[in-house]
Amino acid sequence: MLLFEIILVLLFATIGYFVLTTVFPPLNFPRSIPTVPFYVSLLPVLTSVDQEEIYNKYLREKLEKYGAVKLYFASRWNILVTRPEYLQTIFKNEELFAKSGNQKKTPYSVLADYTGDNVISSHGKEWKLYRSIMTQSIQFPQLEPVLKNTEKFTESIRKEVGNKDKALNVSDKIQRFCLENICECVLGIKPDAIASEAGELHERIKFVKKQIFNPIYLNFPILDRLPIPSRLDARKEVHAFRKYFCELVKRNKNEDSHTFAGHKLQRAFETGEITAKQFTDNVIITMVAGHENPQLLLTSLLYVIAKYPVYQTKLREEVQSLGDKSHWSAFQDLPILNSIMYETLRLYPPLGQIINRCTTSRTTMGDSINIPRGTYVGYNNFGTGRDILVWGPDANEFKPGRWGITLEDIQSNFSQAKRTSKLPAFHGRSRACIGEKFALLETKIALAKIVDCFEVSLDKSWKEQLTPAGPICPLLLSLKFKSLRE
Ligand code: HEM
Repeated sequence: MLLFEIILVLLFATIGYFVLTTVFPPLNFPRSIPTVPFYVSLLPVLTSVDQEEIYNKYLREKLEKYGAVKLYFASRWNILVTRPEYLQTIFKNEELFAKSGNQKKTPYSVLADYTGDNVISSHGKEWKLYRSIMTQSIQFPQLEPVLKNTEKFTESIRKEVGNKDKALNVSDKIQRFCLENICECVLGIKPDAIASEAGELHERIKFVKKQIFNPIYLNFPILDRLPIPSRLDARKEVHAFRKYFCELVKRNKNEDSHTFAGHKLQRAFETGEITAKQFTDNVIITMVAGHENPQLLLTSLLYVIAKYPVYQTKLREEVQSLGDKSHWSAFQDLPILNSIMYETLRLYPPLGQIINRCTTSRTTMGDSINIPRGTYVGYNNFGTGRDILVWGPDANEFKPGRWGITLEDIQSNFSQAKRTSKLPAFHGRSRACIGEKFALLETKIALAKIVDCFEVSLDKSWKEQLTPAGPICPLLLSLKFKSLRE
């Protein structure tokens, strides 16, 4: 009897401890900032509200007042910041706020198995090693395939809508476009291999993505420790897919393959600089970050031009003023195109919330936010972009004109917004995104071609809503395309 009672007490104590540590932040967390109630992390799982509604209702007021909150996410309590000066503190102090991606934060999760230890999530000497191998290929990719793929992309829309004013869910087409770009321009996979694998590659990525961005496991990755049959299947497919994709990279190298990231990573593996797992982790992250983020941005761009026809018309006039024979590089310097891009990045940053820094010692942020060692600290791009203290009372409105009228002003305001962390869509300082230029170029070309060829409007039957959790873009966007050219 006594033994039974002891077991019962231990069981209740364990459950009690689990509930307390889940519902309330640790006692040593800063008292000077508010706590977002624990149940907010359950909302994307239990309701159909989107990220904008959740942000406006539960986070906005606290974040605009304090610039930082305590937030439960990914099976732990974290500190989340939006105030640019706090973001600067994180970005400037890479040693104190050390990168600590899923491979360290939730090593048991399916997501960690998928992306592993890579150039984005690693820290210290591993990060330096990966960067020394990959930076050149990502910052100076081959750009020609983007033009061919843009033609294919607009052609496939034209084929599907014909001259009818037909509604189209554009997610798959945008994903294929961005996937082909990263595979051909950066990883260096031969276009004919991509063409023959396109169907399988796309379907498998879609399956894996669905598992990864499932709000339940994004918010509670701890569940991946349990033998849940659907998660065991997801993990199995993640491993099979990693193998399949790396074989594709190795077997189908482009002729001048030495300039591409795929080849460079393979050579680094063959010379013993990196392990087979590090090779796979970095090939996978290049493909994932390299196509998903531009895909999200392009989706949001198509949404804004459909929602705000005035800007679509202005953009079309600007693009068509270049004439038919203009070189694609001319798109770089179009003021309206650039201001629409930056305004979209401000309101719809593809990576809305990133929590992957862990403090290596006790520190104080601002005047009074005392953060213990070993605390996960992250930032919410979505909040910074919509903060009225940062962007003024019209922060929530889509107003490309706020970036300026001339190209010079627009580019200078963009650089300044990045430098001061008012626009952290591409992170900042030494860990800033190295694919930014490529992503902006491919999305600019695609957007310019789309407005040149079609009049785009929202499908009235589409429910205007953002994704429920994770990356940000309009959910299952459906648009109408009216062909402007025969
Ligand atoms: C609109 C598109 C993109 C956005 C918004 C974006 C955003 C970001 C952000 C926020 C980070 C920091 C991530 C973190 O702290 O965990 C990052 C890092 C990175 N991005 Fe991008 N990205 C985009 C496109 C790309 C593309 C096309 C590539 C090409 C492979 C790429 C490669 C990288 C790499 C390698 C890093 C890590 C840099 C480092 O830590 O040294 N990104 N990106």
